[in-house]
Amino acid sequence: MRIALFGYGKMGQMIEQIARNRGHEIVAKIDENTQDIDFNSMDVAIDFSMPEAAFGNITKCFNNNVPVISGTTGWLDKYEDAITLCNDKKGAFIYASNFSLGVNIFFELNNYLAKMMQNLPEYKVSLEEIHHTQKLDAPSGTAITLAEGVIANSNYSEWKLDNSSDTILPITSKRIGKVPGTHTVDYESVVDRISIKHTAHNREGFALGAVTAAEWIIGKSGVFTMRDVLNLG
Ligand SMILES: NC(=O)c1ccc[n+]([C@@H]2O[C@H](COP(=O)([O-])OP(=O)(O)OC[C@H]3O[C@@H](n4cnc5c(N)ncnc54)[C@H](O)[C@@H]3O)[C@@H](O)[C@H]2O)c1
Ligand SMILES: O=C(O)C1=N[C@H](C(=O)O)CCC1
Repeated sequence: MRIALFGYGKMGQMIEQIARNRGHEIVAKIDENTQDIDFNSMDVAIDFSMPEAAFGNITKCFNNNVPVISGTTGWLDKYEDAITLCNDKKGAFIYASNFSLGVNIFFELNNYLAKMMQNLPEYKVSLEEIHHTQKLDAPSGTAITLAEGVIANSNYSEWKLDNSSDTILPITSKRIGKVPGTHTVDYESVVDRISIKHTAHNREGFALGAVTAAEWIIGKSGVFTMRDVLNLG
């Protein structure tokens, strides 16, 4: 495949490494200073840019009939607009807050545990995410996906940063050193604590998942998720 990278930072550079190892060609490395983009040169675009840039990058891809994989987080207020535009343009699109296989299995585990715990109000739920000090958004997109999974299977109605109540699910965000991404979901009672945790050791899992999604989307039309790519039902 001929891959265009929208964003050539930590993730863009890791994706380049994984993609080349899988025999793909990187035909463009696009950043905020790029003026001219040859959309005819690419088979697929992979966007790991910045919250304020993602929707514009995705829109350009739809308008130029290029399938797009977006891993950028912090722009979900525009996600429904992206879906509408993709469908209007008969495009192909996958967004994932986290593309790693391990985290997508963790998402399923989180939903399963939430369902088991939904009639046990003695357990209070909280989420913690830890990332490197260069991360711009908080909470992480992964933590938001985890929170949405708990909310869908419990009496919690919303999530908030550092705020809790019987209906507000608290998320704590920590920024430490070069941490690639650690996510913990805690169920705490006066008797005990049940915790599930995912620890990323590096960015390879994120990048491999994004390249796998790019390979999967070729020839398809529509809006998909990593559950479709990983065939998680
Ligand atoms: N979904 C996942 O699996 C996953 C994994 C890791 C990171 N992320 C997300 O990916 C994004 C990027 O993470 P990162 O660690 O690579 O950040 P980074 O800061 O290292 O890289 C971002 C790059 O985007 C570039 N950029 C800025 N404006 C741009 C524009 N308009 N068009 C194209 N590029 C532009 C910057 O020059 C920078 O090099 C963040 O939102 C992060 O949360 C997602
Ligand atoms: O390094 C980052 O930034 C990450 N962002 C994603 C998120 O916001 O969940 C995925 C984990 C790493």
